[in-house]
Amino acid sequence: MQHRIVIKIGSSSLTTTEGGLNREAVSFFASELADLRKAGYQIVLVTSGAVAAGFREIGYQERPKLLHEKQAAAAVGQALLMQTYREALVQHGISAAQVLLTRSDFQNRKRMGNASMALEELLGRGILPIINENDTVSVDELKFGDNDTLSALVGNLIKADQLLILTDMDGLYTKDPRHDPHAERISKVTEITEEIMGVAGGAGSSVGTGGMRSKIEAAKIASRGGVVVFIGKADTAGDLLAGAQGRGRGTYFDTRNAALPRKKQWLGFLSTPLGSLTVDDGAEEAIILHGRSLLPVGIRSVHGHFQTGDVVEVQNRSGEVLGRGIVNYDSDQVQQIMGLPSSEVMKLLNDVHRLEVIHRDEWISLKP
Ligand SMILES: Nc1ncnc2c1ncn2[C@@H]1O[C@H](COP(=O)(O)OP(=O)(O)O)[C@@H](O)[C@H]1O
Ligand SMILES: N[C@@H](CCC(=O)OP(=O)(O)O)C(=O)O
Repeated sequence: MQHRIVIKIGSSSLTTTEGGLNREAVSFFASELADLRKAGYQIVLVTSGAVAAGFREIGYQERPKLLHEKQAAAAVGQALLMQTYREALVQHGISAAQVLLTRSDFQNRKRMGNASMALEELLGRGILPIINENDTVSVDELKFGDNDTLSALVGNLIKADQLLILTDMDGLYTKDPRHDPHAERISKVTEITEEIMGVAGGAGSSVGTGGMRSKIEAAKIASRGGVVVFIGKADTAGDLLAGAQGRGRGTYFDTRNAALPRKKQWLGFLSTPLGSLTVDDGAEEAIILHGRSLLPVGIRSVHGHFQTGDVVEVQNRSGEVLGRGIVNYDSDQVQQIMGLPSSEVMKLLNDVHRLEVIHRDEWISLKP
């Protein structure tokens, strides 16, 4: 199979100093993407820039800050953004497709499957998929700047080998270099620790959203899918190929040993818990330290209404989140059987198909 790469281009790399869309930057990236394809890489592009491309046309003097204004600007700008990409790519004989996704598309396994099939078909036919968040309907994105997260989710979805997150900074530094001239670049990260999370700050420019922090969160998600992540800069010919070949100007996150099976990726990062269970110390030790299934006896309380097969969050008695799992009972049944040993559960419920409330194969630990 061809080497697959997801490339994410942030607003900071696509805007002029006045905040509008920088057409020259789009042309530059089109030529870089063409070179990567010539070198044999299969590519999916995740691009920001819709708000930047649209706000002037609808009469705002500067990049809007209010949600509904950003949504309106993105609605105008997305068309212009795509048109600009298409015009630039056609010069290199590349045909592009627009794919707009929201976070909720990934929370639903069926919709995720549909997106995956469409992307495979486009790639199979040599089309370049260009993805952006569907900003007009996606409240969270515009608030948190989730195109970094989106690119990581896309990377996992299409089983990419690499994710290149391009920004205005040539990698992760020990401090935000805009505020600390003594900050040093970290060239390789093999484990995303609390310390690494701690060095990352917020957005550096008025156009970017999320800053390094959201890029590292994205690296964390992608690493769970076995994707190598590069965060860096590309503004000179050959930079993108260098990034793909492991000699880019930036930081590489090679944490593939943290990879998880697909179902567990979904459980941990995309599913929406419909309730929660509080467990006692013994149950916490069994599920966290010994990798056992969660039995009724260790459950102390139940919150929310859920059905068999739904996802719930599990927390300890101090309220710390331990992980998520798929339940074998609905919330009323868990109320009935919590705290009981398995022999009592069997007597109480006529139809016991599984004794575990959450089986260890349907569980993901989220404890740091
Ligand atoms: N530790 C750090 N190392 C490098 N950059 C950092 C760090 N902490 C915060 N930043 C900021 O993150 C910014 C990049 O994120 P952002 O503005 O959201 O860009 P984009 O639009 O490309 O997603 C940089 O311009 C930089 O100021
Ligand atoms: N979806 C938005 C991107 C929001 C944003 O600023 O993201 P980013 O530049 O990746 O931090 C747009 O196209 O304008």
